[in-house]
Amino acid sequence: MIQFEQVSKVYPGGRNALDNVSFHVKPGEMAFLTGHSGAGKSTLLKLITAIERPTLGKVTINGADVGALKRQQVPFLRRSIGIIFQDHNLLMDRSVYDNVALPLLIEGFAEREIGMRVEAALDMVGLADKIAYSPTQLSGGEQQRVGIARAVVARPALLLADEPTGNLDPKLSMEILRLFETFNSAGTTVLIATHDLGLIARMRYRTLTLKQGRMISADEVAA
Ligand SMILES: Nc1ncnc2c1ncn2[C@@H]1O[C@H](COP(=O)(O)OP(=O)(O)OP(=O)(O)O)[C@@H](O)[C@H]1O
Repeated sequence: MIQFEQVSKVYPGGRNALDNVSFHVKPGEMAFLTGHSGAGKSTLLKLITAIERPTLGKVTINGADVGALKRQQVPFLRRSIGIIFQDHNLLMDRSVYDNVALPLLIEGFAEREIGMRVEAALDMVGLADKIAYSPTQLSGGEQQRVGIARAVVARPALLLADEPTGNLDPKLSMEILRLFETFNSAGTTVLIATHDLGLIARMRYRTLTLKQGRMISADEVAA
């Protein structure tokens, strides 16, 4: 699902943000991506979503060679990826419904189909009763779950999360991770970038570790 082959990324005027990185996340796998601030986690996620292109090496996502994609092909790649941000990037002047519906509106889905899918996604994250609320009326944990509903509403094959529990306490963080596990059990590939080593230690998933742009471990967790 995610394949990096000897990938390096050098930003203009910068040093190597990623240095000869190789790893493979298989379809249906759930894995963590970790490393200190500046280690290259965000850059790695940007290469997966074609926000950035590799300077050297090859990035293959869901069969597509990201470095070789034409501009007009990028939206097709992004359709297969759901992204969750630390600060959830919700539209605060729109309802929960509108926020979750957004990816489907962009896709041109019919209104009836949008309604059904938004309800199903909110149900999965336990917020069916908050559909008409404004995000401003929700707690931080609930806002994050709206962000997750929006990321999964188009049923992506791959779910990426960038510090999804950064602003949450340990109990809420665990709840969010349990949600990721639910989507993973249903077949979605999940990659979660996080600083939270405590959280990783409590879960038995593979951890990809970056240090100053190099992948220092990509081991399988022993069964
Ligand atoms: N657009 C850019 N232009 C130049 N250098 C950049 C750019 N984006 C990131 N970098 C540099 O690349 C390196 C890796 O940054 P990156 O944001 O990928 O790290 P990170 O592990 O996500 O850090 P954090 O956890 O703090 O978000 C850093 O040295 C950073 O300064």
